[in-house]
Amino acid sequence: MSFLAIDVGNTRLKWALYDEPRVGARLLAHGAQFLENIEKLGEGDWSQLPAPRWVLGCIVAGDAVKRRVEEQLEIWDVTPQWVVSSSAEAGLSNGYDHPARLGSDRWVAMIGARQRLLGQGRPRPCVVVMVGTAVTVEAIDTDGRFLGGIILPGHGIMLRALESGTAGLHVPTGEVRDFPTNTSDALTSGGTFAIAGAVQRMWDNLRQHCGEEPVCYMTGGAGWKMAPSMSTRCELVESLIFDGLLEIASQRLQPA
Ligand SMILES: Nc1ncnc2c1ncn2[C@@H]1O[C@H](COP(=O)(O)OP(=O)(O)O)[C@@H](O)[C@H]1O
Ligand SMILES: CC(C)(COP(=O)(O)O)[C@@H](O)C(=O)NCCC(=O)O
Ligand SMILES: [K+]
Repeated sequence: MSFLAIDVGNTRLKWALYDEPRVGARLLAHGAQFLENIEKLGEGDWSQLPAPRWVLGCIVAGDAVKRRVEEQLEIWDVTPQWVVSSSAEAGLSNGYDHPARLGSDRWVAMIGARQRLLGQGRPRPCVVVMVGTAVTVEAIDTDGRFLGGIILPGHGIMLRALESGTAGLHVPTGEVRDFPTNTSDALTSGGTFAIAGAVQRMWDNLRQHCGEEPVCYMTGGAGWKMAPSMSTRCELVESLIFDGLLEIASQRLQPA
């Protein structure tokens, strides 16, 4: 039973087709499309695929985008299911004041992270970093309780905010430097250090809270850009959201 996993963020739709809806399934095909190009999926990338039997996704991009995605999915005889963050799922409990208001991408990535962590040995505290349009940094304790997390602007939003709020900051992308000596490097390094510093702070908070060094996983379209500049040891796992969607699918398939 083939399984299509979809992750719709504020910049891009990412998708992955698996041969089965279970952890460890074989990846048959995958891709990404900017939101402005969603209309190309049905007659483009997706037209080549075998019809999925089950479509499960997370979406934070709003209802108009959701309708456009669902329109493309009409090439197949399948109704997509969208994950809603809940108070508990797949071994994770949700400490958010209003669990359903937590971005479903954050929830699904944490489920993927928790599963990966348990697969690697004994339970430990875990920090989950997602570097997309926005950046999120989540804290999960040893027992699998999501304690809370932070949201900050991603690289692009930080730069655009500075460009629009000043007269002299319209410059090309620079390099990350310890001690930047030009405007381009100062901006690029500033954004990178803001994210790395936020992760360090959350890692410290969680270590303090749990009395043990957390594991840190990082994902998202711009994760690879951040990886060389992290001050905490962080494993880059591109597939964290898809891993989470597979885990949720596996668990939902099991008879109660
Ligand atoms: N090939 C790429 N095309 C566009 N953006 C990319 C690419 N690789 C990395 N990025 C960066 O990743 C960010 C988007 O990541 P993504 O995880 O798709 O975000 P979202 O989940 O919010 O849609 C962009 O802001 C951009 O900085
Ligand atoms: C924080 C987010 C904007 C991140 O979106 P992304 O960068 O993945 O496009 C998204 O998860 C969201 O809209 N969350 C809802 C609010 C919350 O999680 O508290
Ligand atoms: K995302």
